Amino acid sequence: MVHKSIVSPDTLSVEPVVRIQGVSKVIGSKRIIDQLTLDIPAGQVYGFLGPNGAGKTTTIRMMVGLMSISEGDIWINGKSIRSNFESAISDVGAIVENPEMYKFLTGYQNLLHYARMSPGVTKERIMEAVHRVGMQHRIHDKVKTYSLGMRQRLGVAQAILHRPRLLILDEPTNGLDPQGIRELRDYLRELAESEGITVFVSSHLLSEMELMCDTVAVIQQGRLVDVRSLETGIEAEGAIRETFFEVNNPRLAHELIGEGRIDKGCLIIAADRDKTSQINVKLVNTGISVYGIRAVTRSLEDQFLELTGGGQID
Ligand SMILES: Nc1ncnc2c1ncn2[C@@H]1O[C@H](COP(=O)(O)OP(=O)(O)OP(=O)(O)O)[C@@H](O)[C@H]1O
Repeated sequence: MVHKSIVSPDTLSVEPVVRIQGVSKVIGSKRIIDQLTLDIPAGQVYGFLGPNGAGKTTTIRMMVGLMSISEGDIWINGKSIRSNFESAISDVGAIVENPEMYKFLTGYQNLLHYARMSPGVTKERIMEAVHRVGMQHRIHDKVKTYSLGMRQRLGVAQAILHRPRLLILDEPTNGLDPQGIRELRDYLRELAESEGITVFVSSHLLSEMELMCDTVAVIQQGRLVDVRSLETGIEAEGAIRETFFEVNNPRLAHELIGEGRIDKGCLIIAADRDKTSQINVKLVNTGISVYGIRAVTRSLEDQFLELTGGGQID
């Protein structure tokens, strides 16, 4: 079971790796991004979730300087993309479009070629990056023999060669099978933990975000609609949780407790752990048989659908 809570962006960290402040993108008469404000704290795998056309790619393009910012600004490690671009971008590794690779060279030769353009990247660093993405066994094979997932790993290795503080991946799960998605999740986590890289990853699929991310920002029609932390195992503040009490006499139990609803032999009550325990004691002490207790937290998907008014998510 996955528990979630609603958190405000400014409670996440005092020193975000990325600060997006009042950013808008206007093309012609169209406001594609509207006053986007978001802090991305260090060390997280941070998700950027929204339906097709919500503005994820546009935001990412502005973050890496591929598109101008109409209003507001973006700071990477405190450095402004608008006024200090070279310095800001030096802390970023990104895969926005498909990474350029020479298919008839090996993965290693591709990295070596790229490293020549990045001052200070040694052969040791290349092999370190290769290990980080788990490509050490195939790195001397030609890229044309790689699966999509392997090409992507090579792209990530290339993007982190210069030890960026932030790695940005636009829809990295596109085209991957479930196994590939699990592997991506594992090595992104490893990167966040071992290199202290903050990973910013976009997707239009909730299920993938739930697997991969610590926090998810939800964007719709160019506007930020929510920021949520995804916590596992711990009951998060604000999570909506219902407890199902399977009892021999649901009607009597309902009268006794004085709240909740009855469905399929169960009394269902919005209750946290303490309240669940108290209700159980009360039921048992009154002679009601409790056959089972089950706590259910509403999924991010349910909550997301509510937020976006049942809008399209996939
Ligand atoms: N150069 C442009 N001129 C006009 N409209 C644009 C331009 N680039 C993007 N848009 C529009 O801006 C909106 C956001 O597009 P964007 O590609 O950022 O969305 P997205 O969330 O990345 O969606 P997807 O998952 O489909 O890529 C869309 O309605 C798109 O048609």
